[in-house]
Amino acid sequence: MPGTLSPVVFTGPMATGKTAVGRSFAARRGLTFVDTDRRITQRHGPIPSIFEAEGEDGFRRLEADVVREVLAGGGPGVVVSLGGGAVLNAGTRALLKAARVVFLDADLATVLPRLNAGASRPMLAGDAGERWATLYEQRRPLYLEVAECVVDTRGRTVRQVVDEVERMLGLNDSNERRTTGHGT
Ligand SMILES: Nc1ncnc2c1ncn2[C@@H]1O[C@H](COP(=O)(O)OP(=O)(O)O)[C@@H](O)[C@H]1O
Ligand SMILES: O=C(O)C1=C[C@@H](OP(=O)(O)O)[C@@H](O)[C@H](O)C1
Ligand SMILES: [Mg+2]
Repeated sequence: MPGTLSPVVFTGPMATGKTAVGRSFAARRGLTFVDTDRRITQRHGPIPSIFEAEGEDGFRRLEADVVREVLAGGGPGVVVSLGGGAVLNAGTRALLKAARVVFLDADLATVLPRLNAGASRPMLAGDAGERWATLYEQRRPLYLEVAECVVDTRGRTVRQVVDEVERMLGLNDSNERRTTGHGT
């Protein structure tokens, strides 16, 4: 079971805020932030181009490699935001057992305004809302399988989600003061 010093990893469906919340959580806590999609893009080019050239399977292979690399080199000082489909890979799910995984949950009404055009997310090609809902149903069991906790992001700002993540992981300030003995 992962301890409090394990890397923190954000998973969940597209546009629930994994990238935004991960970045904000890491900044607040002075930790290193890695977004696996960004790492893939830096190395292999835009995600839509990867899908065009190599298909979803090709993208998933690159994604699994990057996730493995980030988690292996990670340690306690790293915060990782995954792409929404990373949990499809069984090897990735196994590796996530050593991390503190947070499932950022939302519903279609919340994310719909954020699914603009869908061009940057090939998995949402066609009717983006319908696709999102279908993928949500398919993947929800996998998010639940890997997650230590589920944070409902509906009606919350990014800052409020980060507050809730800290609370759920037992990382809020009052807890730190208690455990480190520096409280007043
Ligand atoms: N809780 C939130 N409230 C309002 N906007 C949000 C929230 N979380 C994320 N966003 C915005 O929604 C968009 C998608 O967020 P992003 O972090 O890229 O999601 P993901 O990485 O899960 O696909 C971004 O423009 C982001 O700023
Ligand atoms: O759910 C998916 O299959 C995907 C989610 C995207 O990341 P976000 O969840 O950060 O949008 C990105 O990895 C790619 O477009 C595929
Ligand atoms: Mg993201």
